[in-house]
Amino acid sequence: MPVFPPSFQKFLKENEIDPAVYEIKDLPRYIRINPRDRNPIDRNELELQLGTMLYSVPGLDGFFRLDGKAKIVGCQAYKDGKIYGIDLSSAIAVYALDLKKDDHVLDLCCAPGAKLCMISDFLGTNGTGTVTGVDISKHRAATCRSLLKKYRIGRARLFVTDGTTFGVRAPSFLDPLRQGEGNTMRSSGQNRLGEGLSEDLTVLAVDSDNGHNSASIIKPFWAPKTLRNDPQKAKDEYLYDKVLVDAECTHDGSVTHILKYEKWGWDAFEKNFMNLDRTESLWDLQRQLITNGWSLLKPGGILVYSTCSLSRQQNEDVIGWFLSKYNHAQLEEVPLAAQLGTARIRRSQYDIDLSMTVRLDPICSKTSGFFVAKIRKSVV
Ligand SMILES: C[S@@+](CC[C@H](N)C(=O)[O-])C[C@H]1O[C@@H](n2cnc3c(N)ncnc32)[C@H](O)[C@@H]1O
Repeated sequence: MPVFPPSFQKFLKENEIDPAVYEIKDLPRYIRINPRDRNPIDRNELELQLGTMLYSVPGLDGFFRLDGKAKIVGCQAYKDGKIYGIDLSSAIAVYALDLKKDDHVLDLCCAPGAKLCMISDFLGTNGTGTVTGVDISKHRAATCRSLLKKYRIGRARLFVTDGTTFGVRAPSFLDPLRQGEGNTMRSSGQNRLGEGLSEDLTVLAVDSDNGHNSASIIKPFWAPKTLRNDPQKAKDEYLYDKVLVDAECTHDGSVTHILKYEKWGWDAFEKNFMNLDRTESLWDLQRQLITNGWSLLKPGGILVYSTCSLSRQQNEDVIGWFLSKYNHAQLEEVPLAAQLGTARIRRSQYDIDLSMTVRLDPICSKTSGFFVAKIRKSVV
């Protein structure tokens, strides 16, 4: 086992994290087939390219488990945008959103974008659903934009801004399509991605009769034409159907990431992750992100909160605090998690039953460390 710095040992102890999770080295990898690929690759050919067998994952179409040593990035199918890598734990978080083809989805910490791509896969190409990604980091959002282009994902827009204050509602621009009027998807909803680039964050003044007091719209960092020109109406009917808050965290559940610091040096790790100011502000940030995500969610909608941390404070305590504050928030079962094997949920500081939240880790579920809570906003 690596010799961790004292601050990390303390962190593991305080959060009841078994250091043995960092000893598991043979975790499988996972890929998803890009459903927008016009010439889908034959499974045998893909196995040949990856040099390993593919095993289907029950309940997740087009999702495969493969040997942990397989090199995904080097293979031609990856370079050609036919497949992408995503851990099963992340897929569980996306699956928990229970996506329907006409859903408008908000992904509040979206970059680099594996989950956003998968959300888009679930929305498919026949509906009017959209995904709105938000990230505070411009360079990470740029990576996300590259993924959107590579995998030919339309009906997705990106904003570079703070997810704790983001207030743009779901697009109304595709309303005529929802109502079966006017344009076909080809002429309006599925512009070629190249048309959509919009790099700056200029605020455009517009005349607004939509109840938006500020009479201004925020220009997305990236959007196809249809979504770029969305008037950003502020009525409640434009709240989002689903919200993913894949919150910024200490990343301690990402075993491969943590172990990289054996090479990079633990000093950098302590500075980046274990700085007390940073961890305390993280807990605040996570609470603010989930609160803002909740304010943008429709009654009846689903919010999924997830982190790649195994810490109690960033998981159970955030959800316990949240449920104690919002009466209309109800936990629901996270689908597919049961078939994996999950770790024990920690007792939060709040006296609330959290047994429907899920902890995945390398020992129990043979995935990266991950926490998922699925919360429904009840209709009052
Ligand atoms: C765990 S990563 C998200 C991973 C992403 N969902 C995916 O599947 O690739 C957390 C992200 O939150 C972003 N972030 C941090 N603070 C933020 C804030 N205040 N508002 C929005 N995004 C933030 C970080 O830049 C980082 O990209």
